[in-house]
Amino acid sequence: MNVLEKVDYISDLKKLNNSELNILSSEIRKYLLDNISKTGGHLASNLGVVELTIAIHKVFNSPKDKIIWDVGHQSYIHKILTGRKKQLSSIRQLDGLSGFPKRCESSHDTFETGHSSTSISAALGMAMARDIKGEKHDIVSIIGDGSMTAGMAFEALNHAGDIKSKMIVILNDNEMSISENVGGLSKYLDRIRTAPTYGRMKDDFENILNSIPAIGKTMVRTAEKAKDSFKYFVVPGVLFEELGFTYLGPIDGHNIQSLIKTLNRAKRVNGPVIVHVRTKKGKGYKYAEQNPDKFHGTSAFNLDTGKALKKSKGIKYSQVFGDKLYELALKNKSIVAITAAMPSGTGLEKFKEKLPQKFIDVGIAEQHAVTLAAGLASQGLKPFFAVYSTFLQRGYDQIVHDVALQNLPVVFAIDRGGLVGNDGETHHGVFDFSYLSHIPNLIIMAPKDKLELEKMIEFSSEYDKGPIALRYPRGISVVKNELTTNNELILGKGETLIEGKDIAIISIGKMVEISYEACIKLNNNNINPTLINIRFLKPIDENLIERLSNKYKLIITVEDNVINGGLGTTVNQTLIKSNYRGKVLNIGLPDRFIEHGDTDKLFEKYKLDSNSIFETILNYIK
Ligand SMILES: Cc1ncc(C[n+]2csc(CCOP(=O)(O)OP(=O)(O)O)c2C)c(N)n1
Ligand SMILES: CC(=O)[C@@H](O)[C@H](O)COP(=O)(O)O
Ligand SMILES: [Mg+2]
Repeated sequence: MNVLEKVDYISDLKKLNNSELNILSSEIRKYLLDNISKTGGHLASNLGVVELTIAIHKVFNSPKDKIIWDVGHQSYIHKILTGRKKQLSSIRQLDGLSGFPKRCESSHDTFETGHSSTSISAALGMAMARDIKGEKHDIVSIIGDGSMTAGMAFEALNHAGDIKSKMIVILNDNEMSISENVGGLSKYLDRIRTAPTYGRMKDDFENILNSIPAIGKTMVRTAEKAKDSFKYFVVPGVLFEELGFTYLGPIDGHNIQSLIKTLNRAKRVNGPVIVHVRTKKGKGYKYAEQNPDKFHGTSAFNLDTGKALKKSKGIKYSQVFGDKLYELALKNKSIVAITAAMPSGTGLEKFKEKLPQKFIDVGIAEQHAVTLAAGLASQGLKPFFAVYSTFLQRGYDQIVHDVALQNLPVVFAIDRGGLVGNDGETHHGVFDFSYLSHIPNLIIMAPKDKLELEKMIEFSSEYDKGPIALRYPRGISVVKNELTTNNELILGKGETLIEGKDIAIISIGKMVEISYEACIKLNNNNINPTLINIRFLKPIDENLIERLSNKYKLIITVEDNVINGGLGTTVNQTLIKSNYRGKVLNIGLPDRFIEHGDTDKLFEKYKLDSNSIFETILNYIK
């Protein structure tokens, strides 16, 4: 680590010569691998942008020049080069570095990301602000080919090409989203990659014409006049050019010297520029190059074998969902599965492989996916849009306007509901109950375990009267025999799991099992709780809640959503309607963004583990 040892800040990097920069890139790769194999994190994307990040910091002067990382999962090298090298071992851990750019971490993190395709809009905003204020600096956004497929990116390109403010968009094209990239743009980039260059084609063309005796020269002149149509066939990046960008590339994103040269050229262009850079996801680590999807976001692994250090016992909710939907789709021909670029994360790999004609990957385009589902449902199909809770936030208006208003039977299979752990603020699914619970026509349910998830998927596949939101958490489903019941799943009905005489606890989803553990502790302290698995947030079981309100002087709600607008708020409103005079305690997440860290640690910190719930209730009663 001879060179990396000397590099703590970009000022150190600026002093290095070409051969030292090349050594630095190898050393950074090794440093990344040593650290991320222990902590886990977004390895493959970072391995792919080592040279690009070095070149960006060599050419531009951050933080005066503004650098924006789209998604931000590939910003680890940027962190290493901007004074956070030694903290890399803490990345994504509670109180450690975030896995995404964070303004509170460094002045070099100019814009926070986590969700994709925001960087061009942000860059244009910054460029316009700079121009209005009469300042002089560069604005650079780095966006992947996957992220470029989203509507927001297109909206921003459309605007930026028109405004003509000076800004640089680096398109990092590794031919991959998390899985294989999809869509027309991806095919277009592929054509650019494989096309001969405009300059060479043009020369060849002119040489052929010139060689034709007598009329050749006239034909060259005619061709010159028709150059625009000629350009359409052969110029790389014409799509971007036509939108108003200067297109540079495609260039080898692992060649630091050519990157530096092209970025310097981009710097001199007075207007919006797109620099098309080709990289290899997972570059330099055999297992990540071979399997970029698996190493996109990885847990800790053995460097020599590429195998995960911890084998998870049990089955993940996502897998339960994917398997069950596949099983149902074999019988119910109207079922269609939709993903927005997350086939593996949502457990749909098997469905994709075995029923490709019923599987739709729209790319990173959640808004489009929701309205597409509405279109499918309007024609009698049964679409299941499997989507992470946090990314469905993108499709809010489409849920209201295109699905719920027309009462179309779309199922939102909302994965990663609740706290997701190490990704942090941008990824926790803690707002879904709140952003959905006020939408008319929408049914909202959450299973206590995988068995109930299967029942709910079956219920959803048969229900044709309107839309359903089915929310489940990240990770493994714990099934407790004591909680396994034969209670039929009836729309809007909860189930009583424990009948006690002192207090009532109403819980939902994953929190049912945790609340059950708290109940055992309460019982050991001579407090006999009733435990309700409410199952449906909407329609809420008003009869059951009224019955509880007549019997108990204390009613407690437990959820892994923010209390505002979630189960707590919904139960409180129901209790007000039934004139409840007793006390209510809402346990859930506070009105603030929750940071990153291991899920268990976050549950403890935010007092949602069974011990904390027990103590909170005990203290309240005392
Ligand atoms: C709105 C949104 N949807 C989905 C995701 C999940 N996601 C994170 S990275 C990624 C792939 C991005 O591909 P690309 O931009 O090409 O970057 P690469 O990982 O290839 O470097 C996806 C789908 C997200 N972060 N934001
Ligand atoms: C950066 C991003 O948005 C995804 O890579 C996300 O981190 C995946 O999360 P899971 O690990 O829960 O699939
Ligand atoms: Mg990519």
